[in-house]
Formats: sequence, structure tokens, C-alpha cells
Amino acid sequence: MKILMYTVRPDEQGPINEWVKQHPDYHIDTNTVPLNADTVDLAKGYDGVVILQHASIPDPIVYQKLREFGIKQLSLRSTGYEIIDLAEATKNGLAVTNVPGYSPRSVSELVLADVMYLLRHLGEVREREQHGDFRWTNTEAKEIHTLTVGIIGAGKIGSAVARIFRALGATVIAADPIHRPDLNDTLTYVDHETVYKTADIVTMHTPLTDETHHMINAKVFKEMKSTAIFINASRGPVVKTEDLVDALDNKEIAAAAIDTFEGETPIVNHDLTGKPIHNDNLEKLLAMPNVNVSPHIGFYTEVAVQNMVEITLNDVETILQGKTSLHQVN
Ligand SMILES: NC(=O)C1=CN([C@@H]2O[C@H](COP(=O)(O)OP(=O)(O)OC[C@H]3O[C@@H](n4cnc5c(N)ncnc54)[C@H](O)[C@@H]3O)[C@@H](O)[C@H]2O)C=CC1
Ligand SMILES: O=C(O)C(=O)[C@H](O)COP(=O)(O)O
Repeated sequence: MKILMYTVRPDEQGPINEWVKQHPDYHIDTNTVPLNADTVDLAKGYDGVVILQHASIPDPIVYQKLREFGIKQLSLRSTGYEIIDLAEATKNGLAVTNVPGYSPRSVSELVLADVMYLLRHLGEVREREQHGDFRWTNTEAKEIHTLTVGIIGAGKIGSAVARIFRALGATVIAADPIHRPDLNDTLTYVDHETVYKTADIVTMHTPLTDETHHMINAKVFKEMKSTAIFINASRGPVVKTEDLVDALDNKEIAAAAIDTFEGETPIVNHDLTGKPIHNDNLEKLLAMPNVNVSPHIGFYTEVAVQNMVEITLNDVETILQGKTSLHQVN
């Protein structure tokens, strides 16, 4: 059996080689391009296709061609799968799989790092030190156990965030339509408005859907505490970025960390040294010492990369054997 993996990074090659060693009947080829209408022909002659990319695949021709090539699945090495047109995939007989829970700790530990960085004003401290100002002005910090952490979307990642902050003594509240009894000792479920109004740290962990698109906007920022820290490590378009910039400019919130942002595809994991980034809102956020921008690295840990590769390839194998993968999303 032959599998083609798109957009493979060098750090994924080790886990891929390990998987092939355990599965001698499979041959895997890799490339470094995203799947789209220009690159779909590369999949001709393969039995299975695996992708990982930020760019959406809206063009129906991609799904039609995969069907014409006799391919039965399209497996994502990611959790989020909003880049796929599921209706087109289904129409063309493609089972789409994702990797839920490859390592909820990966993203939740970045959230912890962001919160510590912002709570201790390390961005402001570093900015001042660079021009010789070593004073303590405005750097008195709050301790985590005195704070309320508000989670929007307490699924696999959101609940891992909840556990970390509960272990550090914070009060944790969450808004999620699904209430999990196993989290009863960790958090209290409340409505969205209560999270916005009462949390000292508001952190986003929903998927990107029609409902969550721009769910954080000017109206919501006005509800938050002026001392609040806002974090988005879910998907960029969950937040209306221009409203985030305004909320920070107008001191409606105190600080923010964003691991995902609108228009990130041409920026994330690219070296743009000396080149324009063509994203005005991002440039404004990058210039603020009370904002930490990271280029979608929440997932990027050794454990996560290993699991993303291994679980995806196991799913391809399952489908190629004529069975149904537990991770099929259509
Ligand atoms: N920054 C990064 O590198 C990464 C980001 N992600 C993003 O994080 C998202 C969440 O991942 P998981 O926790 O694994 O997914 P999950 O499916 O386990 O949890 C998502 C939770 O959000 C809840 N939810 C949906 N709509 C909601 C709404 N309107 N209000 C409140 N809650 C709502 C769901 O009920 C569910 O409990 C992914 O869909 C992906 O977009 C995932 C992995 C890495
Ligand atoms: O798994 C996800 O969802 C992520 O966000 C990871 O960062 C990787 O997926 P892409 O966003 O790069 O598709």
C-alpha cells in the first residue's frame, strides 16, 4: 500500500520512519506542499493521503480528483478540520479523519506559559530594560491562586488547562454546552457571560464553527474586567482581531496572548525576516509589550508530533483495511 503525506516537516520524518518499520507492507512518500487544486495530481497512484495545513481546501476539484484516483480517505494530522469541505468530501466517498487529543497538554502548557509571562509583566520588563529602565513601576503581580480562570470550551484542551490552573490553586469556571461530570472537582460550569464578566483570565478552546466565528468581539471585550488577560490558542477567526486591538488600546482588558490569529496562513512557520507581513492588526499586536504573539506553536511538542503522525497513519491503515476509523468526522 502506498501513502502520500503532504506538507511534512523534517521533525516528522523520525515518527514516519518508525511507523513504516512496524508496517513493512506500507510505502510512504512525503512532500512539503499543501494539498490544493495545483497539487492534488501528486496523489495519483497512491492508496492513502495524509495532510497537515492551515490553508482551506474549498475547491471541489480536489475531492473529485481524489475519488477519481481511487482514494477512499483524507486524513488530517491535526485536531481542527475546518479547512475541509466535509460535504464535498462525503459526496466523493472520502472518509475524513482528524487526531483528537494527540496531546492536550501541549496547548495547555503554552497557555500556562502565556499566563505566567503576562501576569509577571515580563514583556513590559524586557521592553524597559532594553533602554536601561530597571524600575519596578507597574510590575506588581497577582498570584495565580487568587485568580479566577474562565475557559470557553472545556473539551480535551480546555479541561487540561482547567486541571493545570486548579492544581495551582485558581478558581476555575467554564462555559461549554457539554457538562462533564469528571470535571466536577476541577471547575464550575457557568454561562458565557459569567465567564466574560468574572474571570481574571479568559482562555478560548472551542473549535472554529459558524457559531464560534468572531464570538469574541467588541461587545464581549466590553464585558470583561479591565484587568483581564485574554488568551486565544484555538483558531484565529474565533476572535475579531480588530476588536482585540481596540480593547487593548482602550484598556478594556489588560493583556493578551494569541497563538492563533486571523490571516495566519502566509505567516505561521515562514521566515519573513526583512519582508512585510501584510497584516495590520498583527503588527499592532506585535508592538504591544502586554501582548504575546506565538506562531501557532501550541501543538508543537515532541509527544504531540509523535502522536499526530502515528495516530493518523493508524487511521489510514484502518480505512485501507476496509474498517471504520473512530476518528472519522464525516
Ligand atoms: N494552538 C494549537 O496549536 C492548537 C489548537 N487547537 C484548536 O483547539 C480546538 C479545541 O481542541 P480540543 O479541546 O481537542 O477539542 P474538543 O472537541 O475536545 O473540545 C472543544 C470543546 O468546545 C466546546 N464548544 C463548542 N462550541 C462552543 C461554544 N460556542 N461555547 C463554548 N464551548 C463550545 C465543545 O462542546 C467541546 O467541549 C480545536 O478544534 C482546534 O481548533 C487544537 C490543537 C492545537
Ligand atoms: O491540531 C490542530 O488543530 C492544530 O492547530 C495544530 O497546530 C496543527 O494543525 P494545523 O492548524 O497546522 O492544521
